[in-house]
Amino acid sequence: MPTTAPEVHRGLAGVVVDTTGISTVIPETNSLTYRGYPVQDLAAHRSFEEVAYLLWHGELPDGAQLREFRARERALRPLDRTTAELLAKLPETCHPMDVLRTAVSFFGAEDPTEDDGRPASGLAKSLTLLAKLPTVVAADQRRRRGLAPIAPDPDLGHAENFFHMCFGAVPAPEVVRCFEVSLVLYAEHSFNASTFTARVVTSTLSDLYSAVTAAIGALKGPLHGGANEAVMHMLEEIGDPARAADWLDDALAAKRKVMGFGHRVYKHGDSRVPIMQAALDELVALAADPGTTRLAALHAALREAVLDRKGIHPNLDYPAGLAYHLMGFDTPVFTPLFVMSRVTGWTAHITEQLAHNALIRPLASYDGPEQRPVPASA
Ligand SMILES: CC(=O)SCCNC(=O)CCNC(=O)[C@H](O)C(C)(C)COP(=O)(O)OP(=O)(O)OC[C@H]1O[C@@H](n2cnc3c(N)ncnc32)[C@H](O)[C@@H]1OP(=O)(O)O
Ligand SMILES: O=C([O-])CC(=O)C(=O)O
Repeated sequence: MPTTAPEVHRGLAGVVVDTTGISTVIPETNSLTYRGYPVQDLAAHRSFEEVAYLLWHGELPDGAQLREFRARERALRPLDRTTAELLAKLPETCHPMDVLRTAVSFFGAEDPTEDDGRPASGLAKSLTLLAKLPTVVAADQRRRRGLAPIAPDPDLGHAENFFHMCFGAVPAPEVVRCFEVSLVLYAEHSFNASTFTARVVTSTLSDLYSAVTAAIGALKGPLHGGANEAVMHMLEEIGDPARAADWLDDALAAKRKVMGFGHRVYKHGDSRVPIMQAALDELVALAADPGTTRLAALHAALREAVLDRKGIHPNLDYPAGLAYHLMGFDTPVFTPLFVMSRVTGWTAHITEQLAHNALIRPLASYDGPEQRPVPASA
């Protein structure tokens, strides 16, 4: 019996699958709010810890709440010996995102309350991840450089402590601030692919660590978070500002995607880019060396060329990728830096999904072979 083929929404483009009270992206006005607050105001005036609290609790913390939150985060930073030894045994050929994914999976295996879906225990687990993931990322980068890990310093704020664990020193306040701005901007972005992944896993009533492990897998891909790393590889491949336009023409002719450009939701520019670009410009001015000036010129030349040839704007990964390079991080660590921030958004969504859960299970339009008899085996 002939039936009308259902409308297919490949990639779920334009499909509204649920409500959320955590953040909203309004492409028409180029705005993004977390719990109602414009992200540019949060980036300018609030710390990443305050933004994490806002995403999880729905309101910014008062002084006492922030002091308590900070104290808890600082106490949770160290890794236990078993975790540290397990991570140190992973092959150095694996990507730092694989290390992070394994770490979260292992935290889940170690946590006896893993299957407890209560919001309070979800928040405790979320804070544990917020506190411990930077320790994992820093130790992994140092191991790959042949260096011993540096223990977290409870006297330092979240961003400062991360630099301390990576490099044994805290850089100029402008550098720390630029990093903190990137953490605030990366924290949350509605139903992006990795957050949606976390919500799909949660919708089966699976545990928080499983959802975050899956989300890390989704973020790793170069069409999503992996693009910040890919931006740096691309800039290195181009090498010279004078080559940007010709490189782009060749890349487009070969149907390559230009990393750090385009967006599923924003078609006229990513609301976060001007803030991140301004922070990046400060880093460039601070460095004031010919190598940095040249990289910044190449970055600007490619941005102009992409806009000119394709009318496509950069997304957050474009300025963030170069900023992370200038801060001294190794390129494969860029997407783990994104995870350190986005874990706040993922876990806020996990809590929200559990509060109004419906199993996420879409339909598909079948286009395989007609029903046929199974042939006798040979
Ligand atoms: C934090 C984040 O996750 S932001 C996203 C990070 N990802 C990237 O930077 C990777 C590069 N960008 C892309 O691949 C895409 O822009 C995506 C995946 C982010 C969004 O893609 P979609 O919404 O599915 O748009 P789609 O890929 O269909 O692009 C529409 C058109 O613009 C073109 N286009 C979009 N982005 C790019 C790009 N970066 N380079 C070249 N062309 C592009 C497509 O080729 C397509 O052209 P066509 O209509 O002639 O075929
Ligand atoms: O929203 C998206 O599709 C991707 C993105 O920018 C993000 O996750 O920050």
